[in-house]
Amino acid sequence: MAVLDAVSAHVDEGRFVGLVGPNGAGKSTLLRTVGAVLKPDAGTVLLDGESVRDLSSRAASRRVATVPQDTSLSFDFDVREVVAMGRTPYRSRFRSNADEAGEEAVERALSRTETEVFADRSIGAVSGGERQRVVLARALAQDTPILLLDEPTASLDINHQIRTLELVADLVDEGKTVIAAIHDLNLAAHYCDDLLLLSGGRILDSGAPERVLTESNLGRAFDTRAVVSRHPVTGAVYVTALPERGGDREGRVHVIGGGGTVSRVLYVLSAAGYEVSVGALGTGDSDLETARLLGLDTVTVEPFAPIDAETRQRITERVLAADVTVAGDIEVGSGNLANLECAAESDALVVVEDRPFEERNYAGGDAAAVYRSLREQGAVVAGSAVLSAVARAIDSNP
Ligand SMILES: Nc1ncnc2c1ncn2[C@@H]1O[C@H](COP(=O)(O)OP(=O)(O)OP(=O)(O)O)[C@@H](O)[C@H]1O
Repeated sequence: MAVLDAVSAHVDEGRFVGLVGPNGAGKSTLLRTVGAVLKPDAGTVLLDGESVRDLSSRAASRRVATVPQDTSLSFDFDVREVVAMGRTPYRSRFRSNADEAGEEAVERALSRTETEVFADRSIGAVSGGERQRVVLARALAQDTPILLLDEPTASLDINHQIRTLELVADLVDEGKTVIAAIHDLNLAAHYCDDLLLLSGGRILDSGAPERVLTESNLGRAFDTRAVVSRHPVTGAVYVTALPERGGDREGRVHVIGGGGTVSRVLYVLSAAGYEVSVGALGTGDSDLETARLLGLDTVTVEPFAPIDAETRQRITERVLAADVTVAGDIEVGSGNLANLECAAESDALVVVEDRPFEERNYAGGDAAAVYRSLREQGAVVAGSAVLSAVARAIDSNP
């Protein structure tokens, strides 16, 4: 059985290319083929026009360094010695291995990977994540223009994931070419210049992260429903995998929210299978963005515009059509007055309160009075209990 088939790709010098794709897609096999560890049945890997298999292993090791997925080492050297093994392709068989440039390269690699603090410890006495950085240091000491990394952040904590990928990005800035298999699509999107999406041994798509990480490509490759948005802090493409809709819950729920107060509620209810509507929300509201990504029915208004009679009508229709209306942990001000009044038309109400009422942006006046009456009519629950509260409300109000 062919593990890879019809794979053709070109990587420009000085790029950081992420190999992404589901388990078993062939990412490691592709990296091992590029690194000449495996010989393809057909086809060639060219480095600067030269077939990698025509190079002596020493010459290949001066061009390409690899960090494998499995970094366990069966021998017991200290960390500095392991890193120094990266210098093997430069050692002469005839001279003693005193090699000043090599020693400098080893110390630099230890320092850049922040492994020098345990450089004198045995490799058997470092953690899995530390060992992964040691093996990266060994690859750096090899001083090659090309680096192949198979899951370089797999066993790293969140801090070292970022530090390692920042280091890799710096190496790329300095001129190295890097191909890395990375499972975390969001890290890959943030750090890589280009992505190659592999699935079933073939390249499904390649190019800039925003081109490759589309909802349709992710559906085809990973057989999952995912929404693609932009990360609010980094601006990079951001993928969120969703459980298959089709939780088996039946019923309609209308939600009033705003300012991100109900994003999680919308997600939980929608994933459970309910038909969810939400609004009115101002255009640009982060809850509206979530609703759009989840494909929900929304009522929108211009931000800060008063809710006119027609909008009020559209909210009321949804409240009346819903089995349950959920009021999120919203600010209770005049901007929400129409939403609160429409919610009050509901026969079954769930009111989410994570913050005490008094700690919210509570403007007093009519909105507060309507909100108080909602609380009296409805079940008051924490956001984490919204799903069971909705189910109970539907059961008791068939
Ligand atoms: N030595 C081998 N003999 C037979 N099949 C193999 C061998 N190595 C890998 N495979 C198979 O080839 C396919 C691709 O494996 P590969 O390790 O390249 O996937 P991957 O994309 O790196 O997966 P993961 O994300 O799980 O690391 C898998 O179905 C795997 O079972």
